[in-house]
Amino acid sequence: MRKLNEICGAVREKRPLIHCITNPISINQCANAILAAGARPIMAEHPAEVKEITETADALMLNLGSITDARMQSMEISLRAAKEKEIPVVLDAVGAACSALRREFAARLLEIAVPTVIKGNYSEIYALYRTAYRSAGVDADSALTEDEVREAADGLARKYHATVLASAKTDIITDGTRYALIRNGTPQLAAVTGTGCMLGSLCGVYLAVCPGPEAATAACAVLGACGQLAETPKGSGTFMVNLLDALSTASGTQLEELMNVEEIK
Ligand SMILES: Nc1ncnc2c1ncn2[C@@H]1O[C@H](COP(=O)(O)OP(=O)(O)OP(=O)(O)O)[C@@H](O)[C@H]1O
Ligand SMILES: Cc1ncsc1CCO
Repeated sequence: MRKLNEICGAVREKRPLIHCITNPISINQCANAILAAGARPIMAEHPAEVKEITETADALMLNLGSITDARMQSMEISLRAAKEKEIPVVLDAVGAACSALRREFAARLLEIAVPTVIKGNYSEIYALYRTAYRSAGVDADSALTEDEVREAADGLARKYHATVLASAKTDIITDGTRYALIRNGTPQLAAVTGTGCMLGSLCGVYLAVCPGPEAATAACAVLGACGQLAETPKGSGTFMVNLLDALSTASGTQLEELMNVEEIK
């Protein structure tokens, strides 16, 4: 993979526009993560304007958290626009393991156009592949093993010819032939809401300058390393502030030194 320092520098030079259609719980965190990485967020979601906005973007991020009819309609319109203009897309399948509506909608989106990166936590990626699987809530099911999720991620990547990112303590990235296991991060990332959504937003940022596998790896390494820099005994509030500080101030070389990636062919 290209050096993380170079990828981070390419984003800061290009200042790509990232169109996000996402849930209101973490929308502010996502916009700030995109800005901190050196890109420009636009969080437009009205069905009547999203086509025009997607067409001007360098990447599109679709997040199924707290889904509504209006956002479902907008996501279909934007995905079609991105396909037409060959704009890279990341689909963050939030809640796919706990809701038939979201699983069916994700399947519909995958029929319209296959996103460059299909992302979710372990449960969400497992549910997209093993469609009979169910789990409660938006957090990952701790009973799922890394091996089970690797197999599902691999199957999904081969089925759709896409990059798949399954997040947890060890993030798994595969295009169906190569794997990257990213062992950055801190349990504090799982103790605040919306860090998975920030990860999806960062995937959008790096997709504007890199192909799927590199973009997903860069996003995991950057968020994980910044999580490590942000660790604090004070609690979740201070951690979130520290995380945004780290995302906006850590240098590419500092992140590259902290990056813990195992690449497997
Ligand atoms: N125990 C852990 N140790 C290290 N890093 C972790 C741990 N748990 C999660 N992370 C990191 O936190 C980030 C978010 O991943 P996670 O799988 O928690 O997302 P999520 O469940 O979709 O989150 P949310 O629904 O709150 O947005 C990833 O970069 C992941 O590597
Ligand atoms: C808690 C929650 N519910 C829907 S989206 C979201 C943010 C993290 O996925």
